[in-house]
Amino acid sequence: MSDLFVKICGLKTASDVDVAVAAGADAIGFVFAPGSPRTVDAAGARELAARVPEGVLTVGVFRGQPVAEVRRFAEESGVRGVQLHGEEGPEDFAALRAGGRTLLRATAEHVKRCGEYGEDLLLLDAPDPGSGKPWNWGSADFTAPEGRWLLAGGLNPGNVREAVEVTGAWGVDVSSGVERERGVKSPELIRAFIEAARG
Ligand SMILES: O=C(O)c1ccccc1NCC(=O)[C@H](O)[C@H](O)COP(=O)(O)O
Repeated sequence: MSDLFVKICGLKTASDVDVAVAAGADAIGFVFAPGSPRTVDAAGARELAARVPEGVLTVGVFRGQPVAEVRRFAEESGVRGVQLHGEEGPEDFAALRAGGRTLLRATAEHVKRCGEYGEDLLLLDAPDPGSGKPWNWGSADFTAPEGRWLLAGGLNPGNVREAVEVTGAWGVDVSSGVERERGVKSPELIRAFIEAARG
C-alpha cells in the first residue's frame, strides 16, 4: 500500500466523517462556499470536526470569499486547514497563516510548483470545483508540479489509481466520485476510493 495522501471533501454527516476516518483518510473537507449542495455552517462543521482525530487534517473549503470571512469560519468551526478556490494572492495566504493553519491553494492553472503563493499544499482541480468533471491530467502536455500537490476533479474509485500512476500526484482529493447522488456521500464509495487510491 502506498502512503498517498487522500482527502475526502464535502462531508456533511457524522457517520460519513466516521467512515472516512476509519477508512484511512488523511484529510476531511467541509465546504463553506455558499451555493453548493455540500455547504455546511460553522457550527455544524465544528461538531463534525470534533469527531476527527488529531492526525487527520480538517479543512474548510472556500471560493472567492473575503479573507476576513475565511478567518471567521475557520475560527468558529475549528478546522485546522483552509482551501482557497478563488483569486487569492500570496498576501491572502500570508494573512491566513496565523495559528499554524495548513493552507491549500486550489487552481485549474498548470502551476509549476507548490509554495509559490505560500501554500503548504497545491490542489490541481477542474475549472468547476466539486462538479465531478475530469480535466486533461492524462494529456501529453501536462507536467506535474514540484512538491506536495493533490490531484482533484472527476476522480472516482474506478479511475483514481490510474490517475495517480499517470501523473505521479503526491495526493488526491475527491467529492462527487464518492457520492451516490449529488451532495450525498456513499460509505461504500468512500471506502472503495481510499483502497483503490493507495493500490
Ligand atoms: O464541492 C463543492 O461544491 C465546492 C464548491 C466550491 C468550491 C469547492 C468545492 N469543492 C471542492 C472539492 O471538493 C474539490 O474540488 C474536489 O476534490 C473535486 O471535486 P469532484 O470533482 O467533485 O471530486
